[in-house]
Parts: sequence; structure tokens; C-alpha cells
Amino acid sequence: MSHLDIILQADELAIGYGKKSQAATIAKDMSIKLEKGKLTCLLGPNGVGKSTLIKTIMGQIPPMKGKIELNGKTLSEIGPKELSKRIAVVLTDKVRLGNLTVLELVALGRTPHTNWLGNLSEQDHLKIDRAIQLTHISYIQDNVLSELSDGQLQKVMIARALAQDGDLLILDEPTAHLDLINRFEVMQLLRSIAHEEKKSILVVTHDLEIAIDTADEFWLMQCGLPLVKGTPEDLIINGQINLLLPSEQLSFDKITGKVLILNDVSYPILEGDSYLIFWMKLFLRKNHSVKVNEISKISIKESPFSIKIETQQNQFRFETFNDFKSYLEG
Ligand SMILES: Nc1ncnc2c1ncn2[C@@H]1O[C@H](COP(=O)(O)OP(=O)(O)OP(=O)(O)O)[C@@H](O)[C@H]1O
Repeated sequence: MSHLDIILQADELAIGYGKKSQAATIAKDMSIKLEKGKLTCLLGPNGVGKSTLIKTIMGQIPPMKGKIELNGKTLSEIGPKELSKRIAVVLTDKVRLGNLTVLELVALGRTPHTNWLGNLSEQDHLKIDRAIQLTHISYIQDNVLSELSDGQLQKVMIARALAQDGDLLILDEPTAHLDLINRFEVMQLLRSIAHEEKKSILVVTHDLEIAIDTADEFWLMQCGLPLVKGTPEDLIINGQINLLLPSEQLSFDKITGKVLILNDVSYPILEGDSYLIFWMKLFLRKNHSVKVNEISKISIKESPFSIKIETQQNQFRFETFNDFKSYLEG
């Protein structure tokens, strides 16, 4: 990594609100670095300080300690106009500009670059077209915003941020209001923009599974602990991902990539393909009405699907079911 690839960095950063005796430090001793061409996801529980960190990175609130450098220049020395050329932000609040068309909203992304009359140059039009093309929204470019679905609107907001053409894009929970398919699409889109357009993208998200699939780097924030950074894969394998799950009842399963609720089920002998055993274990953990301690063996197979339950209380007995529902009700 050359120093030119570092868009933003800070060492021993402390963030928070207020001054002197009124000061409330939210997090401290943070070293952060955002690089060109990388998608970074910031994760942590509600109230830990994720928004405070991004507001500090955006220059909206000053650091309580340490300084942030953007393209090698201290953030506090960069004026607001210059800052808005370099950092584009997509916040969670829904825009209430219902009568604007998609194209008009994306064009607003060029505001920091236009003259006081707001006239768009040829260069501005090229950037707007490119942003629309990258986010695949040309088919709705003449629609008014009030007609869009939440998924479409989120892509339009990303297009506006792209039209701004800063090196750094910051998004606060971009998948918050979206269904599963749109959540995947938006995060995949952000990944491809980071990689292909060489942008640095920082996303605040609670969407752990999709973040694992898309992020190059994770920043994990946990109350009172230093910021933990690394690739999702490293953090999963070394177990640090569990910092996101401080409750002793939750654990991140390294094999399936899912958060599991731990309870004291001791399983009987389970026979079958490993994926069928995975779903059988989930079923047994969830359904306390199934008396696991009375079962000696469960055999499960797919084709034709069957669940064979063997018990060995006073005498050997077995029952076969052809789906989980009939087992539960049987
Ligand atoms: N303007 C403010 N002045 C003082 N304290 C604030 C202010 N905004 C937020 N806080 C406090 O800072 C702490 C961190 O809040 P923040 O919004 O950064 O958390 P978060 O991790 O983004 O939470 P969430 O996931 O719920 O969005 C909270 O205790 C909050 O009450």
C-alpha cells in the first residue's frame, strides 16, 4: 500500500461531545485508516458511538483528542466547501424532496463543484451520467422521488454521493429499510464501486451476514474496548467477531457464519449429511417440546426426506416422519 492509497487516517483519536468539565468521551485510543479501493464496515451495538465516529470523520464534530488527516491534510484545516468535494455522505434519514426527479437529485451531488448559479459543465454532466450508470438507475432517471421504492431510493442516494466524486463515501445504515434482495444488491454495489472506481467506502451497518460477504475490512466497536480491525475472515477465525455478541447466550458459529443462540441441549447421536444435521440441531435448540434426553439416535436423509427417531427407554422403538412439521405435531 503506497501512502497515496491512504485517504484518511488518525492515531490515538478520542471522540465525544462537549468541552472541558462538560466533556463526555464516547471512545478513545482509536487508530483508523481508510484506503482507496476498500469497503470498510463499522459494526457495534446501539449507542456504542458509531455515528459519533462518522460525524467526527465528516468534520461535523471535532475530535476530543488526536487529529484526522484527509489526503494528508488535517481535517480542521480543510474548509467546508473543499470537504464536501472530498467526502460524500448518505445518511439514514429519508429525503423529502418528492417532486424532484432522480436525475435532478443526482445532479445535486455536483453542487460543491458548480458556480454560484449552479450551472452544470460538461464535466458535471459526465460525472452525473457515470453515477447513474454505475448504480444501474437509468431506467428510472426521469421518475420523481416520491414514486420510488426504498431500494431504488437508496441506489439514487448512492448515485448522488458518487456524482459528488469525492475519494471517500460514508454511508450510515444504507440497508436499514430494505428487504433481503435489496440489502444484498446495495452492499454488492458498494463493494464493486469501491473496487472498480477506487473509492474508499465506510459503511455503518448492523447487517452482519451481508457485511461478512461484502466488506474488505471490519471495524468492531465495543463499549470501553479498543477498536478492533481486520478482514471479516480473520476476525471470524480468531474469534474476535464475538465482541459483537457480548451476551453469553449468543455465539458466532465459524462453520455456518451464523449467530447461534446457545442453550444446554445435548444432542443424541445424529446421522445424515452435515447440512441436514445443522438444521436438525437448530430445530432441537428451538423446540423445547422435543424431549431430547429420551432420544437415543436421529437419522435424517434427504431423498425421500425422512426423520427417523429412535428411543430406548424401556424398549427400543422408532418412529419415522417425512417433515419437521409432522415430527413437531406428531
Ligand atoms: N449530540 C450529542 N450530545 C451528547 N451525547 C450524544 C449526542 N449524540 C449522541 N450522543 C451519545 O453518544 C453515545 C453514542 O451515540 P451514537 O449515536 O454515536 O451511537 P451509535 O453506535 O451510532 O448507535 P446506533 O447504532 O443506535 O445508531 C450515546 O450514548 C448517545 O446518547
